Amino acid sequence: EVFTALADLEELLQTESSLIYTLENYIRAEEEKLDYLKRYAHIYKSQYEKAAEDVQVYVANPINAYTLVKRLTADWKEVENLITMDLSPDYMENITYIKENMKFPTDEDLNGAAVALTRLQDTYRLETSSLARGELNGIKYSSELSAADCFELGRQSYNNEDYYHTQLWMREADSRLNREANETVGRSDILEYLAFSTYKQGNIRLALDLTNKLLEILPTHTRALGNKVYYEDELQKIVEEKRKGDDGSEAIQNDEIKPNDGVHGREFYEQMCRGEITLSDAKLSKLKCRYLNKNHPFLLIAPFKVEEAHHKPDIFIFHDVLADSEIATIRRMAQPRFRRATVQNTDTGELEIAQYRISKSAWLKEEEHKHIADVSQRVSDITGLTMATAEELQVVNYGIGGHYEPHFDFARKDELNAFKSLGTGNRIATVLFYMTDVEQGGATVFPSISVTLWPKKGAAAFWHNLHPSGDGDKMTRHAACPVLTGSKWVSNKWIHERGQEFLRPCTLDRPNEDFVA
Ligand SMILES: O=C(O)CCC(=O)C(=O)O
Ligand SMILES: [Fe+2]
Repeated sequence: EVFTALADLEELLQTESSLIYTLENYIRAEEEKLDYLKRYAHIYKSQYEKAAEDVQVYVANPINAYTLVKRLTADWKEVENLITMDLSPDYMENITYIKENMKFPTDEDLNGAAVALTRLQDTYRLETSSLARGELNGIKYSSELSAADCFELGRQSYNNEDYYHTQLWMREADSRLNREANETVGRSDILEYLAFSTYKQGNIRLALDLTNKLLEILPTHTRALGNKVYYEDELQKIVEEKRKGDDGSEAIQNDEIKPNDGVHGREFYEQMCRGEITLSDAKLSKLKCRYLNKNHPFLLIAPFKVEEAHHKPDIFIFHDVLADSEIATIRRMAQPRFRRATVQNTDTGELEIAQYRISKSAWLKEEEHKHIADVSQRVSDITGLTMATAEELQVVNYGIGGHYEPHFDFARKDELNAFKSLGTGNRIATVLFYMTDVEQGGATVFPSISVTLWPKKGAAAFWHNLHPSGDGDKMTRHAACPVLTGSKWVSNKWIHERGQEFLRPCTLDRPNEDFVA
């Protein structure tokens, strides 16, 4: 699939350019063919008109007699040849070649891109109408969506049984249609989806009104007729039950049931992504910004500018740790190897793709390029930890709405097989490199401690995932918020326990676990 990484989407533009070229050539060929036919039609017509002035005189002329016969034999064969000449196979062959040899999105991509858009809509509280105007947070980025574009978003949501977004986008399609001179979609189609999703959202009365509207346009629409009867029956039942005094069965008259509501911490997480939650002033005032020097507990070679983002658990931001040339190398090497990022199924231990982690990633080895080795050495210098047991560098690119929902980087006790094959213990620490600035969205957030990190090209975040005892630090639960605009590239260097024994002596102190992760 291509929608999961922005890098792949860029290639789609090359595909589009080839398709445009083929399409224009095809149109030109068809136009040439039509021009020939028009010329024939013109000759036929002018000769016929001349003959019609006086039919007897015309046919009495031997030359006319000859040309008439010729026109209807040899010439007409040409016309028939032209009419039946099918130009499409050649061009279809070209199109098939492009589809097979260039990057081409699938129906799943369309669905993924639509879901991503609705995710952004929820997370960043974007108005459907302003999105349709091509605006993101009040900034106009792209051209407007047509009624048909909105309709397709609604249809994709419908296919995912997401009736909340179906309603939002079908309503938008309907209001856009009112303003379209050349209608891009049929109102009856919109009304049918809108009525059914409204019913699914619990508003039977409105669903009935919409169905009646649809029947005004298409009085014999079979499904609408059936639904009308059904909705009327349902409403009747409600009236009767009310009369019986049983008001407990009142239908939900709420057409704005938002998905995900009630899921633990979802709202808070989204608030963090929007940048609405910040550390308290008291906590902020304790954090420092300074240069790492020889007195710092971290082993040190270069004086990196370090910022404390949180204290207990400690989260540090190192600025300007990656050079632009290193970032370029990492991106260039990773791009051709990108695969959809996977997550470990906690029950089976198998790696699988998931809606909650949408990005593309690749792994780079130190021995593949000096820059990769340099980066690894730098991580060791900054953190004072050994890289001997660290994982390879994981490079990640997020596409439209790409994200990674709240998670821990360490393996929990109940997780089957996690890191077992590595034989290096758990992920003691994470270094997260930011390889791009992100225009809007795409923060790394730690909901349990109200920390939001905004991507800054060349910077790296560092934290320990484990307490000195080896237990996971639940406060380090974090997420990559959906990217709203821009391209987000990051790299992860996960450092493991094995080999750190003398570098970070463990203690048996148990952490204070009196909070909910
Ligand atoms: O991209 C980010 O901001 C965080 C990524 C992350 O948490 C991960 O890959 O484990
Ligand atoms: Fe993570």
